[in-house]
Amino acid sequence: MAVVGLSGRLARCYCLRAVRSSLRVPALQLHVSKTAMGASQKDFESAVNQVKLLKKDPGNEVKLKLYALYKQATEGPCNTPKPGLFDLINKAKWDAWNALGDLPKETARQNYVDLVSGLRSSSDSSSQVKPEADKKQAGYETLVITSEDHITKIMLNRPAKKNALNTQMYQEIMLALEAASKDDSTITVFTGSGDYYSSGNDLTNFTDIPPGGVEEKAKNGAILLRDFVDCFIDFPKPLVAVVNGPAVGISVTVLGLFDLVYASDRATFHTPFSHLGQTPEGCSSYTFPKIMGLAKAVEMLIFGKKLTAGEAYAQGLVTEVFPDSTFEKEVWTRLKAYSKLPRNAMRISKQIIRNHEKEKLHAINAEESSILQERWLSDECVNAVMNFLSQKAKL
Ligand SMILES: CCCCC/C=C/CC(=O)SCCNC(=O)CCNC(=O)[C@H](O)C(C)(C)COP(=O)(O)OP(=O)(O)OC[C@H]1O[C@@H](n2cnc3c(N)ncnc32)[C@H](O)[C@@H]1OP(=O)(O)O
Repeated sequence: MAVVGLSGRLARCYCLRAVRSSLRVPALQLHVSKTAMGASQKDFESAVNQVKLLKKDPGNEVKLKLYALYKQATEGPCNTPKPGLFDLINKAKWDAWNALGDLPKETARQNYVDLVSGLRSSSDSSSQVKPEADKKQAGYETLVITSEDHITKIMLNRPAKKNALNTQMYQEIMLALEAASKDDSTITVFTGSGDYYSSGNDLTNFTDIPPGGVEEKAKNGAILLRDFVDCFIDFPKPLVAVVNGPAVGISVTVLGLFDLVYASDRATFHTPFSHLGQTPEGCSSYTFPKIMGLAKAVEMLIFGKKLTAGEAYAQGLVTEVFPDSTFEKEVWTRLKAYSKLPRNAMRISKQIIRNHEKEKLHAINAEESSILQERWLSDECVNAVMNFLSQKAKL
């Protein structure tokens, strides 16, 4: 019965992967214990029933293997005619069964029981709730990174400094994005700890002057900025910002490279570049006019107009605004549902949407970084930063 169910589900899954997977069946078969021979018919029937109760779909490859072992255990070696080339599903099943050759029925029965037992224990252990400490990824000092429900969450974690981005945080974010691009999550989320999303570039970054002097400092800063923004341009999975509070500077500009921006109604969006003697970065000189139109982009990027969450939504920078009291609950419920969507479809859709602009964005990033390298050496910038550092100026 279980195999009928499995094959029914398999038949509905018209994917070529099943065919490819079936080719690997003989190799995988080696994993199955061949020493513990002698499963009884009762053990076998019980295993057939247990397959129906698995909490996790074992995937097509394993389903094909189960199918083949079941057929071998109940009917012996495959001697039915090979399905036609275009009957993909039945051909994959036939291939899997046929690959078992003359494997004795008893061995097939035992291998089936062993395979189901392995599936049950891995399904049970993966469904156990992990303690919070286990979910947190080690090795980051300025970020808290957790992976759960197919979501990798990158939380900026310098709340005492309003999550200002110091050099270490830029570097850790790049590492975290690299890791998230390769992990098994479907979406990646940025958020801030404490009352701020982020206060932007840490202005004390300007104080640590290397032996090569301020020129070297500016050059290194431009390289770091360019590499940092490149990671956002190239990030392959859906990228979501959960803007829990005010956002300033570079934490605002890179939002133009995100795929979803959810904001609490407490959030504000502020890019005080001129006040700091600086110029736009994060590709905002291109993305902001495109998103909100030239007039509104100029008001933000040149005149430093601070937007409320509602205004940012009206300008198209924010996808949706939520009341602060229900923000976390509503947003995470939504994201958990989205994270269950097929990973590859989302990744490929992002590629189609974003790829034709990538080259342009890299060029704009390079240009913005190089202009900032000059700006950081200007009196306007040096004075503004000195002003903040000496008086803790509130912008
Ligand atoms: C590789 C280089 C890439 C460079 C890319 C360039 C990016 C450009 C930008 O990002 S421009 C934006 C820069 N950011 C700012 O100008 C914000 C400056 N901060 C403020 O204006 C205020 O701190 C505030 C409005 C964010 C918050 O004000 P509030 O009164 O609520 O809190 P405090 O000022 O007391 O801040 C608490 C402590 O946090 C420190 N802090 C806050 N922001 C920054 C910052 N950006 N850089 C460094 N430090 C910051 C602040 O100094 C307080 O520290 P203290 O408790 O030790 O005094």
